Amino acid sequence: MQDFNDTIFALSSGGLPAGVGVVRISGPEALDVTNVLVGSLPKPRQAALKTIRTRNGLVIDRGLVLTFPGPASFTGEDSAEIHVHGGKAVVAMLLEELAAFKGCRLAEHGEFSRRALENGKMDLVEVEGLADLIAAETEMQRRLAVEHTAGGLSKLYEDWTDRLTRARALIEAELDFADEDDVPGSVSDLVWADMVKLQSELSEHLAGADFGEIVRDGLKVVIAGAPNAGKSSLMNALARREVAIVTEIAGTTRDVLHIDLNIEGYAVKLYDTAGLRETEEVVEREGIRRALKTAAEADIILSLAEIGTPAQTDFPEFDGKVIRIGTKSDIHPIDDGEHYDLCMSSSTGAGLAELHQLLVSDLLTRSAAFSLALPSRLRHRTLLTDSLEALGRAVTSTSAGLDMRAEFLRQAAHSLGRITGRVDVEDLLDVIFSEFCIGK
Ligand SMILES: Nc1nc2c(ncn2[C@@H]2O[C@H](COP(=O)(O)OP(=O)(O)OP(=O)(O)O)[C@@H](O)[C@H]2O)c(=O)[nH]1
Ligand SMILES: [K+]
Ligand SMILES: [Mg+2]
Repeated sequence: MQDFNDTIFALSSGGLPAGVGVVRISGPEALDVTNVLVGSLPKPRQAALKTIRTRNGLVIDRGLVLTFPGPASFTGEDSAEIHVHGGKAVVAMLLEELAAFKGCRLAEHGEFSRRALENGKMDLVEVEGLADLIAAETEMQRRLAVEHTAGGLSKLYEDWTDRLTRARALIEAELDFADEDDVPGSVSDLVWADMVKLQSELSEHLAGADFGEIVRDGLKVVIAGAPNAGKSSLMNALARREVAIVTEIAGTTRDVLHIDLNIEGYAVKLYDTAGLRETEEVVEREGIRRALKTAAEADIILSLAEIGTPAQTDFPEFDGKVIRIGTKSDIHPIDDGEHYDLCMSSSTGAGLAELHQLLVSDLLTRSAAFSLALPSRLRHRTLLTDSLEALGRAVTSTSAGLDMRAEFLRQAAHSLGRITGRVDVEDLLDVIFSEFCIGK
């Protein structure tokens, strides 16, 4: 566990050298330490140009200094920023000087955000959104992350938690008055009607988890098919570079190769795999095992076959969408569309635009039903599923006692509370913050 009495600091801007290097300081000593380095503090939240010196009076650099007295800061603690020129030696000297102050140390991964969480500045979903925002490479990843950091999802979960808590309170009140004859039964009816409604809202939301995970992690598209179908050639054509080895020898590809594509702002992960066939050759067999494992985890399989041969449509443990692609249309007459969804040639580029379009419309179809207030992590999915199950038990256990049903409602609220981190999440924090960079 980290020590919150420490004052932490880190270079929060990117790799050096750079135009500017922003060093962030947070904790009880942040303002004092900054004061020593820059002579006098500027007004809170106002930038001032200062000379930054070591305690021996040596000039480190000149730069902008800002202070954010707590709790009105990112972390909720007293914080400061020193903007120096982004030279390696400049930043190194400043960090070294900071480390020499008593109670000051370099921040760990995500420690600024962790303090913000501990001080109630952000909840867990917002913190995860922030990590995603920093990692976002495509427009849709950015939009999803912004939705999460801005509290869109948290608001939804908190409203639901409140509804569950209110329902429980009403039911418990009814339990307390159960002996008295004049309590109308209709309160309970209203509560359960609302819980049934909540059940369908929750399951609708949970149905968006698949798409949320696709937006965050990328649509997994796997190229599969017989040896020499032209899989690696297609991979190279889509990557516009020679990622995979292409030869006329059947069984060239063994390892699973992967590239990232950006299609209409969506992240797409494209995998090239070993050609599927019966073989005794040890290395090729392992390649095929990996190919089938990758295919099983795909969102979409591009099943390639040289025009004139059948495209495989069934893959073990895969029930997603298969697009049948006839290859080498430059040397074969194009099929009438019965055997393939699309014919193409990596040599001439024919059909590549149609393939791109097929992927675009697949993504648009998947996205059509959803706003971007989507669950996007396995953690969300698991807890939402738990919550929905408990709610289901509360709603359907009509023969159980009201106290039992109220307990199920409490469990449903508890699982939702774990998503935003309102309750009982100490065990999750190390995992969540380990994916952050230092300085955030
Ligand atoms: N004429 C023509 N030849 C192609 C085309 N695409 C691939 N080839 C040729 O087909 C052969 C096999 O291509 P690859 O891309 O290695 O096929 P693969 O499916 O990856 O093969 P394995 O990795 O061995 O399973 C090579 O000689 C390619 O040059 C195409 O569109 N037209
Ligand atoms: K080949
Ligand atoms: Mg290959």
